[in-house]
Amino acid sequence: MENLSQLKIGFIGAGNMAFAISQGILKSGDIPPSSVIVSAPSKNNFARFQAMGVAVTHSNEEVVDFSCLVFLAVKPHLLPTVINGISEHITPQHIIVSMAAGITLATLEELLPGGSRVMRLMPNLPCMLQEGALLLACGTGASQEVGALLKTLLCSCGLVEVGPETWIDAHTGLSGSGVAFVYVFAEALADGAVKMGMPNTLAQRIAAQTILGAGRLLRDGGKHPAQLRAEVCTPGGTTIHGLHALEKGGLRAATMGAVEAATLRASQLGRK
Ligand SMILES: NC(=O)C1=CN([C@@H]2O[C@H](COP(=O)(O)OP(=O)(O)OC[C@H]3O[C@@H](n4cnc5c(N)ncnc54)[C@H](O)[C@@H]3O)[C@@H](O)[C@H]2O)C=CC1
Ligand SMILES: O=C(O)[C@@H]1CCC=N1
Repeated sequence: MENLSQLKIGFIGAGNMAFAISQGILKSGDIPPSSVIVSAPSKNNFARFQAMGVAVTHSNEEVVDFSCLVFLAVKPHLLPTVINGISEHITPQHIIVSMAAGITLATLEELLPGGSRVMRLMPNLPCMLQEGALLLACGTGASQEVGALLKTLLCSCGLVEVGPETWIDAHTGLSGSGVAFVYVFAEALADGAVKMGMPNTLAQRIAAQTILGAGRLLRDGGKHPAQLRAEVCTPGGTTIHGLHALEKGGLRAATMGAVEAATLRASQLGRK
């Protein structure tokens, strides 16, 4: 099995997610930048990879030839064309990891050479700060050992869970897309303070810190969110009045609906 420190890693697609994961991996210090390569048709996105010391190329085949572990980091609709272009270069030694929303392991296995070691990954943007939430699912050709290797590598990007593929679309709604839902909440939180007279930049900074602090306490404090919420609510106080306004606005239903809609869209993207 591949040794982490000697692993050669390639990204096909040089966009936001390839950048976030490569940053997370390189920050761990386990992988030198010289072991990483990234490809894209245009050089528009190359500068931030080059700044990390990562090699760049316009050739997807070159990425496959260089790497043992290949992340497919293009938009879902481009996957068939991209895989078609690299298929002849894929060997049984390669580990292919798709992060494309919706695209199933069955589709990937159909597109790739028979017996390929393939996995699905659903990451999110905070991988770049090593605070991502990632879910991995193994294809039929990927052994538990391969799953364990990937998990070890990706731990530098944040929380990594390995689970059945049936969870991936829900994880996409919860966390891949969920990051954007939190940003909308952050904007709205700050806008509320702006409405009440606070300068915008200060309100944005305080909203960000409020979400970070609440998130860390929730993740690390070992308490259920309902318990933490109760600890903030003084009877007859400010918080319960604010919460009443949130409930009247349907925040919970809207949030559940957002996760549901994103999950359903992911499974729709996966339908052929
Ligand atoms: N952005 C996010 O927060 C998340 C994205 N994803 C998934 O990650 C994948 C990539 O998404 P983003 O990074 O956001 O997209 P992006 O648009 O930022 O990056 C896509 C990259 O692919 C490149 N590309 C286009 N055609 C190509 C080709 N034929 N060969 C090689 N590269 C090509 C583009 O030049 C660009 O660099 C998608 O499948 C998406 O579903 C998953 C989780 C979160
Ligand atoms: O919006 C999308 O389709 C991608 C997948 C999860 C986050 N961004």
